[in-house]
Amino acid sequence: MSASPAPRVVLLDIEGTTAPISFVHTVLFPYARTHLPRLIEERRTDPVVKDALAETERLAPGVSPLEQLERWMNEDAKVAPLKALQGMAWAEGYKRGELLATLYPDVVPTLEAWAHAGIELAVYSSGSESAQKLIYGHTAQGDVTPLFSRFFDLRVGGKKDAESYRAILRETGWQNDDVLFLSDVTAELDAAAQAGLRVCQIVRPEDGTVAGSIFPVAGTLPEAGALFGLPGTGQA
Ligand SMILES: CSCCC(=O)C(=O)COP(=O)(O)O
Ligand SMILES: [Mg+2]
Repeated sequence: MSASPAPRVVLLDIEGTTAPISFVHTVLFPYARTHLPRLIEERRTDPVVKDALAETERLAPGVSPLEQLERWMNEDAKVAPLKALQGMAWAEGYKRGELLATLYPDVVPTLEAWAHAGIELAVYSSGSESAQKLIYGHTAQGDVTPLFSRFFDLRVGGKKDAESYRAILRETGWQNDDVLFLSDVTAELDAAAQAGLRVCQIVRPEDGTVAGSIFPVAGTLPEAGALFGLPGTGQA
C-alpha cells in the first residue's frame, strides 16, 4: 500500500489487537475484581500495594481506596494504580495455574516471523508492564516475552495522548516513521499518528470492532503486515 520502506519497529496494543476483548473482560477483569480486596488486605505492606493505595487516595481524595478502585473497574478506567493492583492479582492467578493467556491464533506465528526478519517488537498497553509480561509469559505456546524488546505502560502516559508516543520515541531513539503502531482503538491511532508514527487499525470480527475511515484497517496481524511490507509466516 505504501511506497515507504517497511517499518523497523512494530509497537502493539494488547486488548483487541493481540488478545480477544472477551478474554480481558470475562476472564482477567473478573479475576482481579474477585481477588483484589483480599490481596490488598493481605499485602497491605507490599510497596506496590502501598504506592497504589496512596496514588488512589491522591487521585480521589475523600473516597475509600477500595470504593474508588471498584468505581474504576466499573468504568474500565485506565489508571495506573488500578492497573498495578490488577497486575498483582493476575500474577497470583498465573502462578496458581488459574489463568492462561488467550491470544488470537495469528499472533505468535506472525510475531515470530517478524522478529526472525529483524523487526523490533514492543508492547504499549494500559495493562502494567508486569501484566504485559505475564500475559505473554503464559500463552498456549509458552513464554513468548523474549520476542519483545520493550514494554510500555501508563507510566509513559495515556494511549490517547500524542505526547505518550513522543515520549516513547525519545526514550527509544526510534524514528517516528520507522514505527508501525497497531491498535483496535482509533483514538489511540489518532494520537500515535499525530506523533508521526505509522498506524493500522486491527479490526477483529470476533471483538465487534468498528472500522474507522481514516487509517488502514486489517483483520489480523499478517494482514496488517502485508499492508506495510512486513514478512508473512510463509503459510497461506
Ligand atoms: C496486559 S493485559 C490487560 C490489559 C488491560 O488491563 C487493559 O486495560 C487493556 O489495555 P490495552 O491498552 O491493551 O487495550
Ligand atoms: Mg486495545
